[in-house]
Amino acid sequence: MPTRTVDYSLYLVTSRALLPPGQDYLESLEASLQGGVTLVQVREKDAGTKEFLDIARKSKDLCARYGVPLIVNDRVDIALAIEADGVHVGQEDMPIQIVRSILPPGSIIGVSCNNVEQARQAVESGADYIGIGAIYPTATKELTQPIVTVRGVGAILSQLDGSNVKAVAIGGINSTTVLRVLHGAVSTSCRALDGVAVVSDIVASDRPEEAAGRLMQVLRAFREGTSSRCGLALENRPPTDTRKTLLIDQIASLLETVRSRKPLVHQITNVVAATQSANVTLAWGASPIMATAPEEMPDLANVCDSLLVNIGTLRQTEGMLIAGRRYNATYKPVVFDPVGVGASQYRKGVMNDLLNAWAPTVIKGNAGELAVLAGSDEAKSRGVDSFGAGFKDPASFVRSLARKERCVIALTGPKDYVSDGDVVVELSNGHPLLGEITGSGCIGGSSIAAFCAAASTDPGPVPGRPVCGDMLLATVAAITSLNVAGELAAARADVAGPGSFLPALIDEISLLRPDVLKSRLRLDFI
Ligand SMILES: Cc1ncc(COP(=O)(O)OP(=O)(O)O)c(N)n1
Ligand SMILES: Cc1ncsc1CCOP(=O)(O)O
Repeated sequence: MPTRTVDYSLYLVTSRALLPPGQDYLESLEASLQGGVTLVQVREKDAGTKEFLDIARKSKDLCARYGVPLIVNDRVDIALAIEADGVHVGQEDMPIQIVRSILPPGSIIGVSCNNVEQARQAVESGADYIGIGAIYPTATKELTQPIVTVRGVGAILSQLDGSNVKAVAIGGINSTTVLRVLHGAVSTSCRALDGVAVVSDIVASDRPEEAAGRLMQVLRAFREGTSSRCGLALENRPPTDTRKTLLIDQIASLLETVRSRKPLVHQITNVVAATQSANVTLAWGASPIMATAPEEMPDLANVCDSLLVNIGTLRQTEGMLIAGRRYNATYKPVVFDPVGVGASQYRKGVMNDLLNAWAPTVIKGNAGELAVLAGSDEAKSRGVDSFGAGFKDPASFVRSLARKERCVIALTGPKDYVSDGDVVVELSNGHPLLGEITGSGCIGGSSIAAFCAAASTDPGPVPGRPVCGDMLLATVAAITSLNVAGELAAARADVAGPGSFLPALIDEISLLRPDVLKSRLRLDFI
């Protein structure tokens, strides 16, 4: 075990083949070190032994001047010859125990891992760190193993629980993807990455110092973000008895904020519910724009305040993929409604593709839909509806799914459950007529997107979170306000059934007063 502390934050893996024309290797390496690289690996796939030795020695001397450890890729002999700080091996290279027996005590030994079993073995064989990858496709290396994806990292990290083995992610990481990787790659026990390993984003840059600096800024902001109030978790929560009163006040106040901020809510939704979703959005005081063309996503992400992606009548998914990425890039809330995801393998595949491409802020679904997302058979779907008794312990279900997906989860049903992975709020308002109109879940998604937009706050110059603001509160406020409006609509003398209920619901949403909302709210912290 190394006695020193190694900073894995920004791990540069070199590649002379990727240097821009005219760029000198050592100058590029020095600029990267000045940009904040904290660990370096010399990786020379095409160099002969003599050349590799020369490059490794010069790299080691340079890194030593910056107090940064140097690791050698694959070649234990070269590491020994230059007194490197360690070696990185792949699954087909020399086994870790043998590397350890050859290198001096305290050497850093890392191994590439593509799956849970390889991580388990890495821990067993005494690795100091694992390189998890490839996270995304990359042109830097011909990949022989499946792409891990951001959502695949958590299970691998879970293997490190109880050990001191560190973890970095590698493959396709750059200043655009790094926040998604850091935020999404966390185990359910909250084990996060210790850093990211990067080749082309730094090495192929004309300005490696700036490239490294940009990555380092996001890494720092992410670490600060996890301990600030900006983000998922409601920190500094007051004691339980006063929390409920505070939450009710905050819900009523957010209803007014939606009306005063008038957020622009971009909705990619299904053809069945599109009109009523747009009308409900207007009734809350927000503005809807229903747009699906991939070509207009960049423009819309710049001007809109939040995005809803609803897969109810899937036709083409390119716009959904681009939109989510753009809204992530502009730090705006993305609400995902996996309508009827249990109906076909195609929908399930699309859901996975979308969630691997971007970070949802909130995922809302009925028991059948969320069971598919969680890989649980506790609840079943029939078309877009859920059937059966649902989850035995819905509160624990939403809490653990929110931890796994790293976002707010809203489970809708006779009672609704909302969690950010920490707090769970049970919502008991509503009326059976809401279940008798088509698209009541879809208008719930539109409402959440409007309230999230109103609750989102300025992420600052270097955001460490995909979205800032209290998204748990926004989700609770949207669902429970809609349910209260449903109760008020159902009680009207002019409502005779589902047909007259829908227009009455839209009226009651637009008329809902904060004091009435407060007086009717039925919710509890679980
Ligand atoms: C930090 C880190 N992680 C993974 C790798 C990949 O190593 P390997 O699987 O041995 O493939 P090559 O680098 O040898 O092509 C790495 N080098 N560094
Ligand atoms: C060496 C390696 N191992 C897995 S992916 C990869 C290359 C990563 O390169 P880049 O950071 O340019 O995507």
